[in-house]
Amino acid sequence: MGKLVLYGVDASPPVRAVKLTLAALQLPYEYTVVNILNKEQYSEAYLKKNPQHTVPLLEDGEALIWDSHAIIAYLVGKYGKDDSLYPKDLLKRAVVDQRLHFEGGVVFANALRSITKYVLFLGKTEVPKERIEAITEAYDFVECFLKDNKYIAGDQLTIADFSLISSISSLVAYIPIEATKYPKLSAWIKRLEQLPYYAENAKGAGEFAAVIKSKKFTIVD
Ligand SMILES: N[C@@H](CCC(=O)N[C@@H](CS)C(=O)NCC(=O)O)C(=O)O
Repeated sequence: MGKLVLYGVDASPPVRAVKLTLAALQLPYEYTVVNILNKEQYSEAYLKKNPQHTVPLLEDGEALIWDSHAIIAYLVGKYGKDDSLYPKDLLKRAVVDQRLHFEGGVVFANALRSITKYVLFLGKTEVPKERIEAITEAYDFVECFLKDNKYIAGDQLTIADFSLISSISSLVAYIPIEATKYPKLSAWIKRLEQLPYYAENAKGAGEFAAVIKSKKFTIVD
């Protein structure tokens, strides 16, 4: 096994999805902080490794892999003792893949990143209402996915849970999740909070929330 190096920062949801996967697989790794608030992802050395300048980035010996979804699927395939976190059964895998794409496109890109770009990176004090609606729409979908399921892709824990909890636990900095409105979603969050290695996600989500709460903004039509 080559040395695993994870590049990232704890406030970043996709970095935390990778950390949860590494912890679930009990894999040792080195963690190199790339502070995107200080634009460290644009250093020449980092751009050489990841021209898309995103975190997380995983180095496995000579190999460089980015995008959390690609990384977590790779880690289970390469180092998992079994396939339970990312089933080889094609139909089960298709459900996990759907949830992973949903996280990347709908929850992270459409809900979390677009509002965070306004508030944090563009320093706007007025956020259009549709940015908030994108968050509640994401919650509605997740509630629906959990209708008959204990975990996000069925009756067992998978990497889709790690991916989605990383961004959902960050979205609550904008819109808290009410147990009465979202009973399944609330129970799922509580279930994941019981994981023995969950604390690191909680810590990073707390750091994300602290940065967002330090910004003043109002919602406008
Ligand atoms: N879909 C990607 C998203 C990665 C991403 O956008 N990460 C953000 C931090 S949460 C980032 O690196 N932003 C800095 C940049 O794009 O320059 C993944 O899951 O890894």
